[in-house]
Amino acid sequence: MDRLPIALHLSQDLLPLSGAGASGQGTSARGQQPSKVVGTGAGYGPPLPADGTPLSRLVSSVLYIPPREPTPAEAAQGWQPSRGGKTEYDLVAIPLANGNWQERWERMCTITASATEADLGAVAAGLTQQGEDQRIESEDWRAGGGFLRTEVNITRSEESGNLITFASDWLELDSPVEGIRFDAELALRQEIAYASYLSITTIIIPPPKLENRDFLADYARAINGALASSWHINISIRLPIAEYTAGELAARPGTPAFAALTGDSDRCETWEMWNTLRGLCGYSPRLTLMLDLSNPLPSQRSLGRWHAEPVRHIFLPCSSFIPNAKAYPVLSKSMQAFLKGIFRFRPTVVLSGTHRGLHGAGGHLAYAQYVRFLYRKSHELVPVEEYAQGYMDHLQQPLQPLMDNLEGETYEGFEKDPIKYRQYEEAVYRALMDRKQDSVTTIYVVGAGRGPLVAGCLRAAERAQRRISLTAVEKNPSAFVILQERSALEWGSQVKLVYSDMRSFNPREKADIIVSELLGSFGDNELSPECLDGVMRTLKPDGISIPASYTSYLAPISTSRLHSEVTNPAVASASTVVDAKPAEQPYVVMFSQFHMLSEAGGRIGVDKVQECWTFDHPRPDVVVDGQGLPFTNHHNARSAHLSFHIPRAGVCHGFAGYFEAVLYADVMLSIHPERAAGDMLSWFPIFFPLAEPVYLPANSEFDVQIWRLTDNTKRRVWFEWAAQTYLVAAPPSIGGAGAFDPRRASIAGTSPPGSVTSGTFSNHRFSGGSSALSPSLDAFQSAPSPHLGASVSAAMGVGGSGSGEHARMSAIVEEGADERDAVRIKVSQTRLHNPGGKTSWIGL
Ligand SMILES: C[S@@+](CC[C@H](N)C(=O)[O-])C[C@H]1O[C@@H](n2cnc3c(N)ncnc32)[C@H](O)[C@@H]1O
Repeated sequence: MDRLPIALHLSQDLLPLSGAGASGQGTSARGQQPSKVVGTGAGYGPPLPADGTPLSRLVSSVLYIPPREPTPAEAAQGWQPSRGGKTEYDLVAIPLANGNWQERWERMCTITASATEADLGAVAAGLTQQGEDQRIESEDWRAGGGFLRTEVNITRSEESGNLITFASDWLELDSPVEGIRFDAELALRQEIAYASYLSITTIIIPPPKLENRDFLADYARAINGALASSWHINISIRLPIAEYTAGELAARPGTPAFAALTGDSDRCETWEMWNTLRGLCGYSPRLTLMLDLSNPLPSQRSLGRWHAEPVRHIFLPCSSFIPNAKAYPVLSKSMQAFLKGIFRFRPTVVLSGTHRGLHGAGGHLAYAQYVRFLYRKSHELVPVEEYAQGYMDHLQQPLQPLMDNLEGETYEGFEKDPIKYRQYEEAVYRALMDRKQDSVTTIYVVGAGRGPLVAGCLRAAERAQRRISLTAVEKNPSAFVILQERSALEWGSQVKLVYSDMRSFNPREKADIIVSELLGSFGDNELSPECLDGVMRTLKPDGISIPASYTSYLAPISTSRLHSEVTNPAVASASTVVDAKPAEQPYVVMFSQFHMLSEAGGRIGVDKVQECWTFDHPRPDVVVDGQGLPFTNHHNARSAHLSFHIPRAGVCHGFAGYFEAVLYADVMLSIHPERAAGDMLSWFPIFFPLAEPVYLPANSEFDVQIWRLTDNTKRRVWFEWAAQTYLVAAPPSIGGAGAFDPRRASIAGTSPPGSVTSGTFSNHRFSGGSSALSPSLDAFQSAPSPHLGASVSAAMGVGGSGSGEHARMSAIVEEGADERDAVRIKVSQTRLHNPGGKTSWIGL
């Protein structure tokens, strides 16, 4: 387990006086005396005191315990010298610049912004010399001025190694005053340039203000410019996890009165600001979050969305701790649960105010010790998490075991799965038990790989006390060598080996049971349907296939990390970019930093994770030729039209796909997130990304279409996907609408799904046509998200393709008029991804 990085926040009053760096002037707030300057350092830069600068000495005193000789009294008791070592802290967090800088900036910049017109007129007319001097000073600075040495807390890069630095917290990039905004941006650029010069890698920036949200775009533009001004610096926005009104805070957090006032409301205002900001900054991977936990946590339900965000730092003031029975500082249950989730991403925790003595016991180190204790507790991983540690949020190309021959390492990975082979053995055992005791059962294991399912069949037969005739078929020549090895050393004549593609395997005898494992993360995406179609002619008419069926599932998710990975070219250096991974192909990925946006229920009572389609084997209805092979592959095309209930505002970056397989009777394999056994290692979920993130307002409905398509001539299978967002509102008073049938409501912008494939194969939550009402938003009665408080149109435009104007917004309205009366107003849609399988396909 890696050590959780913990930083101690030191406010300005705890820092050495500015300008004390190397000249020996001033004393530190902790009373350290300036050092004597010796030599000239390494010959570069200004001379360096032998025992470091006041700042570096202060940092050292926070991070290290010096070695110590025992006092005479201790020595008399036999104490050994202590060797010293690390403290609980790994880093120190300080402001980059100090009050002198703020004073000068205010003198230079706020004069022009806040002066009355008369003042400015007087200055312009040269009536006051002082005003004129200030104007010249400001213009000089705007032309490219920098810091004075007395304005910064850090003066040399030797000091910056263990530091997290805060940009000035008075920078108002979203000020309603235009002049202040522009000058604050110049100041920010100056701070970033200086931090960059000092080789500081991350700078923490004060957040936009809720009351200035009309200027959020100005703030975002300034941040985007700051990111572009340095190619390596990371910007972390210090964002409060929730904002409360003065009235709410007056009711005192933690009291029933406070709970009654705040209730279960979704405090998503600060997240909404973040979502706008990072959207306008193009999901830069260098833009991250410092979540400030100074305010009380909102309800558990609104916290999940932060798990999908790039939270790199947590700001945790001591005032957020509560005393336990022995007066030690601890955190509330809800805070513990939240941190436990966030600790998976190993953020740096910045503790603040530890010297204030807010808690009676434990001293100033008790806070860090407690955080470390929580981190250790949160790291008790289940086996699948342990195994997946190195793969978390790592995008992988899905395997193509039909077109490619798998590597030995890949087989080894499969074979570590503690659940899969146990389930297969159980399925074969149960199938054998259902057969006559004196019969000999012919079993073909097709796609045998290195033989774990063959071994499972042998064990099952022994357990069931049934005789079997077992054949293993494999087309990978290297895996076939291992099968021969196992046959020679373990199985002997019990197992016949056939080196063949199962689609051209021609045994003399037909099988009672065909066992295969050709399943992908989405069930059919490794072409199990096509392979099994090709081998079913070798199964007796009453024979069985293990698996008997498999079903694919989908859910919309938020995962800004994967979105930036898919859409942002990784910057290798200032002049080199690495190719972005396209957003038009599915990936296999163990999701870690993600959040599922859908919930069960809603207006039409849908599932959180929804079923797309199922494949059954064997399938008697397939039209086959003289050799028993299907004429075409069209019977394996599928389409699903799903409608998800989105209770809380969020931003969708794509879909998580899962599968569930019935092996035999009730013996299952499942990676369905609500039903999986949890320890299966063979399959991570699949991810269908969206090229553009889609903003989903609270209480919206998100319709998703996904297709599995096939093309006989090119012998390929591929997936296409698209989605639309709808607001749901009470019906207009015009009345007269017919009874609402979700299956009759139209999916705006897409052709009726029935025309894509036969209805028997499709899962259509909304299919068929219905008449559209007039495109008006009059029916829309409640603001779907708090952010809409400012302006409905602005929020709708964020992150999605909603139009900017409330009244004139082009919207497609669907009607309904039963007990779930509603009209659906379409507010955005994605493009069709991977049309014609142009970017990604699976070869037959
Ligand atoms: C996912 S692996 C499973 C291997 C093994 N059964 C196991 O469970 O560990 C699928 C195996 O099927 C083989 N395979 C895929 N398509 C095949 C085909 N058309 N004919 C024969 N073998 C095939 C692959 O080479 C691979 O060894």
